[in-house]
Amino acid sequence: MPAELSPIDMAKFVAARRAVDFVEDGMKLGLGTGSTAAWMVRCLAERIRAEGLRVTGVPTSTRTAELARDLGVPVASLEQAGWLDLTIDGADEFDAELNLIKGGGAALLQEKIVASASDRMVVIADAAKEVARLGAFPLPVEVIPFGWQTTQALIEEMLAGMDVDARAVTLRKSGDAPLLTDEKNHILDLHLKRIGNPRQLAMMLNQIPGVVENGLFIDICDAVVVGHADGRVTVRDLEGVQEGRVDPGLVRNIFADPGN
Ligand SMILES: O=C[C@H](O)[C@H](O)[C@H](O)COP(=O)(O)O
Repeated sequence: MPAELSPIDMAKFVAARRAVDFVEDGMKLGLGTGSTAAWMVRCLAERIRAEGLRVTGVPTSTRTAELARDLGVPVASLEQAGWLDLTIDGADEFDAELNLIKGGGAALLQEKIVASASDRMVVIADAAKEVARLGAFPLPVEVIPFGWQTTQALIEEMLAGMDVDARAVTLRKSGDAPLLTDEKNHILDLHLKRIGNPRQLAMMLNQIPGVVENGLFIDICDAVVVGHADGRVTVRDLEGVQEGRVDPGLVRNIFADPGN
């Protein structure tokens, strides 16, 4: 186990540990991507080890698939699993209506497909991800490489008529080359500062030729679990907020197995 977790990692662990309580024996689960989702995979592996929990996980990226396999979480493709009971994933931003920006780790396409194929999507996050208005985090849009410059120009033209505070669009790079997603597409990041109407923007983006998917998750998330470094945890859904606590010391169990 690392000597001491940073407060942000502890908050992510606390959120992940609480969300994994929603998992029941026999469930088919969507496994999200990113640093917070990685905590969820670790917590899930620990429950599998400690309780003999039986689950099938559908990873939303090659990174998550690798981590799950390494930790002994059984994985299947979405095609093999079919409909899922629950997806647990991170987010870059969430608002009071539980709408999200996702894709900071370039996994938005698979994440949206998997979340949409689930009875329930639960987001895990630290408190810094909560915003009054979506848009401070650059909005990722996955585009096919063919003619991506034209797709970018069409997005810029569309943004001219939208209620946003900024309109810069940049191609995400990995080193000097355009980043390639798991599906071998590129990511355009939309620097909007504030999105006035996320629902409308999500629909408009997906009408542009060359756009595969955008990182706005509208009406997909059912609950957000927010963790704090001191162990406090809040579970928020559209009905209300539930306060709780996770013992931060439980993080030791995660690292009890040398495999972790
Ligand atoms: O593409 C990546 C995903 O949408 C992540 O879930 C999101 O970027 C949050 O990642 P993290 O938990 O590392 O902040």
